[in-house]
Amino acid sequence: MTVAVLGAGKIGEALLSGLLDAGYDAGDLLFTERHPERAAELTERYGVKGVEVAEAAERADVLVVAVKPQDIEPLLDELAGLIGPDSLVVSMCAGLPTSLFERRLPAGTPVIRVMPNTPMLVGAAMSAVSAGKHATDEQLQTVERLLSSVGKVVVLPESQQDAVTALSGSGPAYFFYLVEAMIDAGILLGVPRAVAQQLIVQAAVGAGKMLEEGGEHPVMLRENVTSPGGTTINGIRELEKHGVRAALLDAIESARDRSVELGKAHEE
Ligand SMILES: NC(=O)C1=CN([C@@H]2O[C@H](COP(=O)(O)OP(=O)(O)OC[C@H]3O[C@@H](n4cnc5c(N)ncnc54)[C@H](O)[C@@H]3O)[C@@H](O)[C@H]2O)C=CC1
Ligand SMILES: O=C(O)[C@@H]1CCC=N1
Repeated sequence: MTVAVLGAGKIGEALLSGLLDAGYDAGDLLFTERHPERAAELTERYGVKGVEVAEAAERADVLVVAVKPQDIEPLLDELAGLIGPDSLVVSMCAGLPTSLFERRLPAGTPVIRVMPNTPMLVGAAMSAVSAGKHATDEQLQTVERLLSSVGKVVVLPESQQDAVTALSGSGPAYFFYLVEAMIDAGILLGVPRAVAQQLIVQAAVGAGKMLEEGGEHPVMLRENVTSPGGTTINGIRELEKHGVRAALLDAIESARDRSVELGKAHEE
């Protein structure tokens, strides 16, 4: 199966790199990229061929659209004249509904919407997959299999994709932000930056592993760290005082709203 990534930026590269790490042959992967320097850099780094959209449309079984939602229109115009009935289109674009692709591409084109995240780069993606109206179960399974090689996959109704985009799509950014702020706290307390970074990154990795492997609820895990009369509860009191929980609820709701807005920008 040949997979072509259309738009090889951060998420496109994460997919190519993740698939190569998972054992895909570079010869079965293609990409298109409008910036030639970027294309050359990727070919040098991964040995994957950069091609024109026409070649990608002709050769690939799966076309993965990974351009910014704001850049989708010219790509759809180009693709509309190129793709055949056997092409499966997978969109990773935040906010864009499958109906947009179905309306603009040849009648009956199968489209699958996916929201991945950048941990795909290290084989630890969370991808949520929704089938458009012409995609078959077999095509959905093909995409599930492809994405399982670079992380975890859930199949969800498309109505939940905007929420998923805010939760797991943007989620890594919020964790990185917390890590960044906690490293700053180390600096405030006079700990050398490199040491603070090591301490916090390993605390994050350890917490992530416990969340994933231990099967215990996050509340229980947090309570286990929070000794009566101990240090952690003082910190928790400050987080509560500053409304960090409400801030996260607002942040994720606002990211969801932006995903809805990105989709609306392309309504007819
Ligand atoms: N960055 C992230 O964490 C995630 C991004 N996404 C989605 O993935 C898509 C891409 O996001 P990023 O990779 O972050 O953006 P990016 O800007 O890093 O990558 C997009 C790439 O597409 C290229 N491009 C644009 N139009 C093109 C065209 N017509 N032909 C060929 N190349 C073209 C650009 O030059 C750029 O390299 C977006 O729709 C975004 O919503 C989804 C999940 C997570
Ligand atoms: O910020 C964005 O628009 C993309 C979608 C999810 C993560 N990054």
